[in-house]
Amino acid sequence: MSISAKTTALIVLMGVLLSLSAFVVQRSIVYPAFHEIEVDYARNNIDRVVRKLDTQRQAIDFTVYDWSAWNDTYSFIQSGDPEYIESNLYPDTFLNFGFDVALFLNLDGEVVWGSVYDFPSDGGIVDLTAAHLDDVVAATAKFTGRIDPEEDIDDQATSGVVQVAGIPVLFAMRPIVQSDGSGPHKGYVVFGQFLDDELITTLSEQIVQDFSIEPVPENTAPAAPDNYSLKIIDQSTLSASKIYSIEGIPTLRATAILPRNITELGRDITYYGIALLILLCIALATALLALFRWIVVKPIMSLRTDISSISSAMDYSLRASIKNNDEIGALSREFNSMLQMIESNNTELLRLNDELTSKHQTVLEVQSDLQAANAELKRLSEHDPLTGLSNRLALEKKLEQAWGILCRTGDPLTVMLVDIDLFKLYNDRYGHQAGDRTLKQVADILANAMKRKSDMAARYGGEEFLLVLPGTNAEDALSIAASIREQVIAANIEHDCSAIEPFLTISIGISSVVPHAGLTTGDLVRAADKALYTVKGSGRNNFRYEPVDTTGQ
Ligand SMILES: Nc1nc2c(ncn2[C@@H]2O[C@H](COP(=O)(O)OP(=O)(O)OP(=O)(O)O)[C@@H](O)[C@H]2O)c(=O)[nH]1
Repeated sequence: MSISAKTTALIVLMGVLLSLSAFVVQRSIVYPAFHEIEVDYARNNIDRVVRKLDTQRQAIDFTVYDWSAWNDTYSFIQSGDPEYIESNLYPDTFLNFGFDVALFLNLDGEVVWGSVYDFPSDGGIVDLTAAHLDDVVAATAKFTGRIDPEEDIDDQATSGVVQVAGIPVLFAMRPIVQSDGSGPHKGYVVFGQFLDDELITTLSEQIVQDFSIEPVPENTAPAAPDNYSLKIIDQSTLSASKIYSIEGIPTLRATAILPRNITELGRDITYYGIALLILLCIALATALLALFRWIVVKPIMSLRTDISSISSAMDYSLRASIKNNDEIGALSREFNSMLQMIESNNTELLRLNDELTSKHQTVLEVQSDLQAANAELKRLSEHDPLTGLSNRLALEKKLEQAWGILCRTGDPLTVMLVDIDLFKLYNDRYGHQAGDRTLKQVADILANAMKRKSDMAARYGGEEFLLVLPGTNAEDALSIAASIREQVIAANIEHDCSAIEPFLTISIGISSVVPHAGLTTGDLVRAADKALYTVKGSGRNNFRYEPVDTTGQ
């Protein structure tokens, strides 16, 4: 796996791990934080709803306060004078003060005067007094017990919610006292509002928050300050509920349906954040890879190309290029140092090789000289120094060698003993040195007469020569002997004290045999010697053939 591939895998792995980490952090920290904000937001909103309901209750209570601490009301509750009602409590008064129920109760909780209206949104007035007055009186009269006349005038109040014809009525009640707040109180004033859909819609518009209400039984556990009920409806909405208590008594449950904008925002931020992070990782990985290729891979590939060129050319005088002053540059310098060392070693090796070659040449020359000397020694050991012909030692070897070969081939072996006639007289007449030159002259004639490579002319001793002719039969030998004799005569070497001719002559004894067991070279030479002896005895200057004596076998 290449460095690039490994680095790519590492960066991708890091990117994936980073994205996963970011995702986990987003899901476990950021997203819950948004959820917490949303919960706070929901609580604030449902708190606003409850506060709005309480504000509504307070508004009714303020109105009740005005009407209950008023001398006219104080007189009315005692006298029941209809003038008070006609002057003050016509339907528009209800509409202006924003309540639907008005009750004036005596100290026994019995209604002195009361009316119940409904004000639909089309501007009409529906008088519900006949239908619901008794219900309202029955529901509210029992609250008179909550009012303590001994309390300060400001605290002599109660309020609550009662159900009339299935509709909750928010009411406030105060005792009727004189305008200066003095008593004793003579009855109770009750004003109330239908918490119907129309009013709830109006309140919702005022606080810009839709909500609904439902009555709760009185024995419902009092709501703790943070007793909220939050319920996730679906991905985009949740419901927040809170019990609205009046004087510590649970009365209504207000519920608001809220959009989960914040959670959605958190989720979107999480997803967009992760997507952005992944894009950043990809961009960063791409940039890192490009940078890595530029800083690391490219110089390494360049160094590799240099190394490849140098090793294929085997030219260690070349150097890798150093492009950066970093670790790869240091590697290139180390490589160049190694090349320098190899080059130095090569130079030294070449010098040593030259020296070795020179010594080898010397050895070869010495060897050649030795071979020449050996050859010369061999030649000297096998040749006669005066005539240049083979000596007696070489002759013996030749005879034995030829005898062995011809024993197997069945061809004849011929020898000739050549002796210069009356050579003593020649020496005496012309001197020993002249005798030497003549010996050499005759030897040359004999050597030239040896036509085959296997023939040999040897100095047998003194002025006597032995010619060895393997494969030559007697007939051919006689012809050769005649030719040699004539050549010596033709040489016309003066020998004026010879009794034969006035020039030098020779005598030749010839013998030939097919070598075989029972005979030796000695037998053959002896036969030739016998022939020579016969020639010498019969006047010299001639040649003769003598067969080998095989009678002694
Ligand atoms: N100059 C010279 N003479 C040699 C050499 N070797 C032998 N001689 C002489 O050759 C002569 C041989 O003489 P002999 O054996 O008596 O025979 P010859 O005089 O040739 O008589 P025949 O052989 O019977 O014809 C001797 O005088 C030797 O000194 C040599 O190397 N150089």
